Amino acid sequence: MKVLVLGAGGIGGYFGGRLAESGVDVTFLVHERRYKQLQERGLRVQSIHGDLHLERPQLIQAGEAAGPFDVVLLSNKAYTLAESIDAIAPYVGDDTIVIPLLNGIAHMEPLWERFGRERVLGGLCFIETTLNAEGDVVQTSPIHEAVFGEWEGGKSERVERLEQAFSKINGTMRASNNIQREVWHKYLFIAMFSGITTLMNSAVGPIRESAYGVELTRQLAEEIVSVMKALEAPIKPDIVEKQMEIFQNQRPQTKSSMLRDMEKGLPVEADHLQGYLLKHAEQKGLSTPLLKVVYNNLKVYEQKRDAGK
Ligand SMILES: NC(=O)C1=CN([C@@H]2O[C@H](COP(=O)(O)OP(=O)(O)OC[C@H]3O[C@@H](n4cnc5c(N)ncnc54)[C@H](OP(=O)(O)O)[C@@H]3O)[C@@H](O)[C@H]2O)C=CC1
Ligand SMILES: CC(C)(CO)C(=O)C(=O)O
Repeated sequence: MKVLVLGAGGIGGYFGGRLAESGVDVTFLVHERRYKQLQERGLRVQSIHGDLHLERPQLIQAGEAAGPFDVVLLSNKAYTLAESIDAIAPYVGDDTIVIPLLNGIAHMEPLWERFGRERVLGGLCFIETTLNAEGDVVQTSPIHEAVFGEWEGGKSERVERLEQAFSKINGTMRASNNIQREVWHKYLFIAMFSGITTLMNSAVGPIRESAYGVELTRQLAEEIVSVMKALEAPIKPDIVEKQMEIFQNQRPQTKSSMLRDMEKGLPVEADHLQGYLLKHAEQKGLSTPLLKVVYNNLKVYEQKRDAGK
């Protein structure tokens, strides 16, 4: 099984590294700076599940001859989606399967448009990972799970083949019978979790202990669910309770990747996550005041970042 991983950041570096460690033939498609860094240092993962050092990861830059690949794992941020689609296009053949691991849902449409619905599976991941100053992947909490499946549901022969090929990794890469629902549920969680942690500028512990932290988090979840319902997303009726349970069960020091990115002064996926929901809330005439505050906070951050402040 030949796998191309677009990006070797927190997610791509982790799951790509774990796949390579388990014996899967993995190539990373990376930008020039990352290419040089990985050539010099190798791919290093520091993880509570065991460290990993691939001395010579297989690397390419966009346009280099390579492949054909059975699978392309997309692990870019949403704000480089258009460029990333162009970069993987030459490596997506008739039988190649594209699996996006991005948070959110807005990336699905452009992927379907470019590659056809039959080549694109649904995907998501639960993990807390980031790159340190040296470019090493640092993975910090117990969960390290990626999920994928046929968008229209059920388990196909190709998905079972993938699950089998990925079954030896240190971590979980599992197939889902209902990936659409799982992607929407993860979207709900991350829009809420990244929203509240960036708004409060805090890991989850102090938010839960503050006077209105839990109440506001629930209000945000309910506003998001109202939009998702208006979009006829296949979410479960009791999903707010379930997501609040997950929120309550996070380790106190857990942060969203969006908050970590803000702490490093990096761009954020505000339009992709909260902005997409707000756009639809406005079209449907829904009132989502807290979601608006969350989004506005992120847009102020972006403005200041663009102005170098
Ligand atoms: N980190 C986490 O804990 C989690 C993240 N997610 C989601 O996963 C996605 C990826 O996040 P994360 O891994 O943290 O992001 P990172 O910023 O750590 O990694 C993205 C990587 O993709 C590379 N990249 C982007 N576009 C291209 C391209 N066109 N060609 C080559 N390389 C490219 C970037 O390279 P360069 O920097 O060189 O430009 C970067 O190394 C996001 O949607 C995020 O919301 C989901 C669950 C948890
Ligand atoms: C909340 C978390 C860590 C769960 O995977 C995540 O998806 C993110 O921060 O992007």
